[in-house]
Amino acid sequence: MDFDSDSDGSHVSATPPRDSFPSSPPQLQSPAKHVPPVSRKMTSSSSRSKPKAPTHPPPNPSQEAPVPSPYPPPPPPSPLFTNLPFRICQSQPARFSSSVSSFSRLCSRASFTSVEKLKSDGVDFVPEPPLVEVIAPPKSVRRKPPNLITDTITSPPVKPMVFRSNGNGEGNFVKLNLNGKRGKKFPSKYKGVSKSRSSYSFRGKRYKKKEADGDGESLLEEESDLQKQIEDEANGFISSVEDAILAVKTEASDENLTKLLNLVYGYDSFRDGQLQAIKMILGGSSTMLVLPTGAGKSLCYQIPAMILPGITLVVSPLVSLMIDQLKHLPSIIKGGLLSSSQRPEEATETLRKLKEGIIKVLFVSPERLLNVEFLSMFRMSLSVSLVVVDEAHCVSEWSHNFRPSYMRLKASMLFSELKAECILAMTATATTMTLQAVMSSLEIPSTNLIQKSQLRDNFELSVSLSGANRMKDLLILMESPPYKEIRSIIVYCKFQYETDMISKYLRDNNINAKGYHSGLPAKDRVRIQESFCSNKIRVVVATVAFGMGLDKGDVGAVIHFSVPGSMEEYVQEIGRAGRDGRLSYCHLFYDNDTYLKLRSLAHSDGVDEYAVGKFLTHVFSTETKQHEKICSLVIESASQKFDMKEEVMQTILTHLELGEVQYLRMLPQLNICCTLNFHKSSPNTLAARSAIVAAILKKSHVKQGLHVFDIPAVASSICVATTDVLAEIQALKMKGEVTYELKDSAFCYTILKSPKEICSLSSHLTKWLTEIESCKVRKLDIMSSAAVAAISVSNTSELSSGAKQTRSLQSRIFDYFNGDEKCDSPSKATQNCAFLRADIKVKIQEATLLFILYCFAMYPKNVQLTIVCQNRCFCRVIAKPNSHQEPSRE
Ligand SMILES: Nc1ncnc2c1ncn2[C@@H]1O[C@H](COP(=O)(O)OP(=O)(O)OP(=O)(O)O)[C@@H](O)[C@H]1O
Repeated sequence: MDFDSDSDGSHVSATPPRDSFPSSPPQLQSPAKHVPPVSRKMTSSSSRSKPKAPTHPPPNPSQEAPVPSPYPPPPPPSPLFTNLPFRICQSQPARFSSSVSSFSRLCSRASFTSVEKLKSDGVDFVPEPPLVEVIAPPKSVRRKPPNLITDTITSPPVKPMVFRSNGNGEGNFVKLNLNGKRGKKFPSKYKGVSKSRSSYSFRGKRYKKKEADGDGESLLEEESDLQKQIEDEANGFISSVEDAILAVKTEASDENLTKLLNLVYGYDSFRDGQLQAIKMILGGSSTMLVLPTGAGKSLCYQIPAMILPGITLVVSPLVSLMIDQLKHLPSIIKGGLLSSSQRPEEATETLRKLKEGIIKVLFVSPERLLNVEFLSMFRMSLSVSLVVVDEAHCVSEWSHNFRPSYMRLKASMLFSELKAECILAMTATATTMTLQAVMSSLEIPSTNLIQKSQLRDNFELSVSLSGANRMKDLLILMESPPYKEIRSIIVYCKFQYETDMISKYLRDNNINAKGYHSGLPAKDRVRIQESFCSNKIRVVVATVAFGMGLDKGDVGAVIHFSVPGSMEEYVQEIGRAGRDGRLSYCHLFYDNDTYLKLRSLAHSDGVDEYAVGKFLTHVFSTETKQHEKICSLVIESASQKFDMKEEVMQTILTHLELGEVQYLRMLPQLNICCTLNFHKSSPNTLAARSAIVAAILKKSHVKQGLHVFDIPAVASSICVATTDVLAEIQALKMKGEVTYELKDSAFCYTILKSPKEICSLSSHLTKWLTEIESCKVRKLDIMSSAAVAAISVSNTSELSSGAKQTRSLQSRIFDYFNGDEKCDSPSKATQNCAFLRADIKVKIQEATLLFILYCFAMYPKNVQLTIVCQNRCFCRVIAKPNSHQEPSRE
């Protein structure tokens, strides 16, 4: 088996689950005969049509309220068109009208911003956009964005002058003037306003007319009048926002907050959970916020960021997500970004802006946040009002997307090192158990949990059984209403090769589709996302790598070509549809074989004590014990050597740093092998001026005139940080003295203490890792079981197939996220044939390993055994004497 599944940071276990899978395995009929029970609506326009009539009458307050269902009501029954392979449903009304905001956002994505340009060039860091023009929206335009989950607060009669992200994606360029000096900081900026697009074209017309009239002077007067008017409007807006901010500072009332919301964002009211979260934060209470995808979590830290005096730090797991969030900050909030993959001079520029108070919201990776220098800078000169932990489920190893670096985010550290006043943890998908872990780590009291439904109510969910003809089934689905009329669709699949194969198949059938996976060059990925957002590509066939931070409002459907790895993954991925609030369609093709393959694959990825022991022995080898020596572990080669995924190695290293005993200190991850080319001055001349260059010359070997060296080795030799070495060569490059290339991404660390016994440590770590892996397998089982249940429910009761499946999946999702499902506990699995098959595979692999170990034991000590794994079933055992001779036996 040679899969190229995209990593989502998961690694899976060798322990099969023991309960909660349906008592009968997915005993499903032959896929070839099965017609996917997809119920659909007919749409009338080329894009998605707006639903016509409300499905659920508004509640009558005079009547006694029924016991509320925990899940949203299902879509209406569907009339059947029996000649089609799918059942077609009546359209369901949207819960709110088309989103102007989403549309403007969409437009903003169409333009190729500098941010995206940099991304496409493979640069992770985005320099701050310049302080540029501010385009005042025409007075007559008053956006009435939809409110997905509207709170009860009515907005005061304010006349908003919307000043949000300005349509070209470079929203965060206006300095926030919180010191009460109205407009004084801004005049120079607003000079540019008269040259803004709208006024420019207006001016052009006038020039022509007046020139023809020979009326030059009055024309100039009018020009300056116009400019003044725009300046006044801009200043008026700033002062209105300042007034609104002052009002909230004085009294954080619903009315004052709504007025600020209306002024800055143009929204009339808060959505469910937003106001409550904002008020808690402003009151200084750390808060855990669980809102569905696209429900507006970002606003819950953006508004406090305008009010609170200090900096708001937003910790995000992915650089691409940070870039996206930065881009979508309202223009009134100045933002910045720091990540460990930045170039030193970019980081220096952001740090300068931070110190000067220009940046109000800083997006930061957890690695960067925990960097010693970064922490000391904050300790010394900056005040942090709020730390936002975005995608907070990553803190917990029991979540679907555990990030070892998130483990390092502890309230104790955030409060003591950063002097943070308050923490806001946000997620869309967390089980009760994950929430408990996150809240305990971030010391958020249980009373401060704001949790709304994990799922929006504008989805029609369906599942069909599929098999060998899955591609054909997909095509039939996409050629049937409503899918055939949907403008933007995401198809999720598990493996990279599938994205190419399926997208080609769809293209061959005249469907405008493109494949997307993490193996594509960064430039291509950005281009595909861009084209999708600007509707140049209709369908993106992607792995899990696509969609984080994607805020395309009009994605009308999400199709799962295979069963997702967990409920969380499913909810996250379907959450990319219908962000504009319109009814959207989510279909899952369930294929029993794929499920078993995924399960078996998950098992074979598990770690064993032997590999962990080998890894630990390497980490604590004698040469690494030198005091303050910077050690490194090249990820790719280590992964092969120890047969471990990158995430597993990182998890172990993080545990060695943060566990009960601190054995090591993690340093920033970097490409450690540098090839340096001197251009202007001679190496010796530069070495005479710089201790770092001298150390480089000492520690490097010359290959074809180029100096090749190991950055940690150079840094260790003169007791400086690896970042200092990088900064030095970067500075030389800027002066034109050198050029250089970096390769070999590595974990870097220094050893503080060696364990007394590697054996017991590896046994302890293996047990913990196995539990984590076991949890992952169980999550897959639960997802699979929900899909199977939805398939079987479609044949029963009086509701339409689509409505039944929607309800069935909604109820499973609700139970999963709100029950106390213990994913890590050993389960009493129903041992059915399918499981047994998967388990037997694992047992065979374990037996093979035992056999190999036996071989090792049997060979005399002077014979070295090399085991080359050819695939998951076969391996070569090469025995050779402990010398450099050729293999003697295979
Ligand atoms: N009160 C509101 N009224 C109307 N629209 C809103 C409101 N609050 C936020 N929005 C809009 O909802 C959309 C989604 O917001 P946001 O990106 O913050 O969601 P999210 O919860 O962070 O989603 P995800 O979990 O997918 O990142 C944005 O376009 C945002 O402008």
